[in-house]
Amino acid sequence: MYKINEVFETIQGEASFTGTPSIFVRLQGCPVGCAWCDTKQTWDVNPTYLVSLDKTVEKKSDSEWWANATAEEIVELLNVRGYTAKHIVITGGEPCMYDLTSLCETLHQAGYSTQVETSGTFEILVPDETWVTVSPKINMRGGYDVLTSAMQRADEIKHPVAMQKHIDELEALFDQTGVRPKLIYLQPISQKAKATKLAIDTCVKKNWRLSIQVHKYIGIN
Ligand SMILES: C[S@@+](CC[C@H](N)C(=O)[O-])C[C@H]1O[C@@H](n2cnc3c(N)ncnc32)[C@H](O)[C@@H]1O
Ligand SMILES: Nc1nc2[nH]cc(C(=O)O)c2c(=O)[nH]1
Ligand code: SF4
Ligand SMILES: [Mg+2]
Repeated sequence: MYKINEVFETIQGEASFTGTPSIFVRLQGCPVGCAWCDTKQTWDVNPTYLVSLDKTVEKKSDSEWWANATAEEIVELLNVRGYTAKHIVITGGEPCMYDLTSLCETLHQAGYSTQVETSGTFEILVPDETWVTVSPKINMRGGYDVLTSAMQRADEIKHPVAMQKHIDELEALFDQTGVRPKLIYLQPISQKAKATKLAIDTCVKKNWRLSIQVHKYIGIN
C-alpha cells in the first residue's frame, strides 16, 4: 500500500523534464522538515485525514487528506481518469520512505516512464529505468551513508538555493562523497528575486543549469 496525498496531470515544471506532460503521484509523509518546503501538507500521516483515493484526486487545493492505494489501484485510477501523459513523477512528501520498486514496475508494465523526486535521506528503491532527481538535504535528518548512495544513483541534482551557504554546502557534498553528477540544477527558493539572481550568476560561473519552477510562474499545479 502507498499513501497518496494527490494525483494530478500537468506539465513537469522542474529540471530536465521541464515541459513534459506528466502525471504527479504525491505520497504522504516526510520527516526531513525543510523550513522553506512548499508541500508541508504532506509531512504528517494523520489517521484523522484518511480518505478514499477519489477524494485525493478531486482536491481543489492543498490539504493533508491522504488515501491508501496499491500499485494496481493507482494504474486503474490513471485509466479511469483518462489521463494522456505517459510520464509519471513520484514525489511527496518523501517518496523514498517507501519501497517504490513495485509501483514503478507496475507503471512501466502499463507503458509509463517514471521519475522520482527525493531528498536522498532514505535508500532509493526503484528499478534501473526510473529517472532519479535528488535534491540533497544536507545537514538534515537522515544518514550520510544514504546520501552518498543517493548521489551515486542520481540522474540529476536539483538544489534549492537562497544564499551562498547553500551553494557552498553542495560543493562540500560533492567533495565529501566524491560524486559530481553531470546534470546539476540550481532552483531558486520560492521565486525570490535575490535567490533567482544568485542561482543565475552561479549557474553561469560553474556551467550548471537553472531550474525555475515554471508551473508557479504560469499558475498551474
Ligand atoms: C516538495 S519536494 C518532494 C520530494 C522530496 N521530498 C525532495 O525534497 O526532493 C519536491 C522538490 O521541490 C523542491 N522545493 C520544495 N520547496 C521549495 C521551494 N519553496 N522553492 C523551491 N524548491 C522547493 C524540493 O527541494 C524538491 O526538489
Ligand atoms: N508542475 C509541477 N512540476 C513539479 N515538479 C516537481 C514538483 C513537486 O512538487 O515535486 C512539481 C509540482 O508540484 N508541479
Ligand atoms: S525533504 Fe522534500 S518534502 Fe520533505 S520537507 Fe524537504 S522539500 Fe519538503
Ligand atoms: Mg511542487
